[in-house]
Amino acid sequence: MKKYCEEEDVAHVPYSPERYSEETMLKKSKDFYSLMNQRRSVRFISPEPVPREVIDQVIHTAGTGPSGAHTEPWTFVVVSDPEVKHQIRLTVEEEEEMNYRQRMGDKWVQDLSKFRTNWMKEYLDVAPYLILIFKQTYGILPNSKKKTHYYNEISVSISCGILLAALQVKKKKITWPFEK
Ligand SMILES: NC(=O)C1=CN([C@@H]2O[C@H](COP(=O)(O)OP(=O)(O)OC[C@H]3O[C@@H](n4cnc5c(N)ncnc54)[C@H](OP(=O)(O)O)[C@@H]3O)[C@@H](O)[C@H]2O)C=CC1
Ligand SMILES: N[C@@H](Cc1ccc(O)c(Br)c1)C(=O)O
Repeated sequence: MKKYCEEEDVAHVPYSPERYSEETMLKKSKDFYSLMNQRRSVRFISPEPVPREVIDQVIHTAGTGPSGAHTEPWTFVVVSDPEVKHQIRLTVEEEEEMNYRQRMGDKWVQDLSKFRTNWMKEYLDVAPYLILIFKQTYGILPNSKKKTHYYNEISVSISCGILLAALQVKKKKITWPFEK
């Protein structure tokens, strides 16, 4: 019986990570903390254009994340078309209104009141790009059978964290929160 192995002809590349002195490690870890500590969750987004290459590059970085059995169970979709962004906003707002009014419950809504969040997401029209992140709960093998994506939820979550870190290269705010 033929077995499917997507990487059977891939050459072995020896792993040779760069090593740093203790002094360099400390400096690099402080610099990285300083960069990450500037991150904020905001709901006011600049319409200023961002080079598309930068968006592609941060997504490449997100794709370096670890995943169950290296299945890479994520799909990143970049949207810039104003009409598509607007349709996404309408869909998200419809769902979020139901969340706030029915699904979340009084305590959750009360807990969020100090953040003054609500279901209105006008920044989804304003941001030059939306990055939609999809979790692939399974893949499809060349023989059309299902391929198991182990730990797909946590793998995608880790990848989102790396995406957020990579987005810190920006000059102006790009957007978190991701909308559920
Ligand atoms: N749409 C959704 O479903 C969801 C949305 N969210 C959003 O994400 C938010 C939480 O994300 P998070 O990134 O933690 O929030 P913040 O942007 O508030 O915090 C990020 C960092 O900024 C620091 N910080 C925040 N405000 C100040 C300030 N005024 N001065 C100095 N430092 C500050 C915090 O410091 P410190 O740690 O010291 O407080 C923290 O390290 C929620 O409030 C919500 O709006 C989260 C989950 C789901
Ligand atoms: N997803 C909604 C509700 C929400 C908002 C902020 C939060 O920290 C949490 Br937890 C939930 C929204 O984005 O408005």
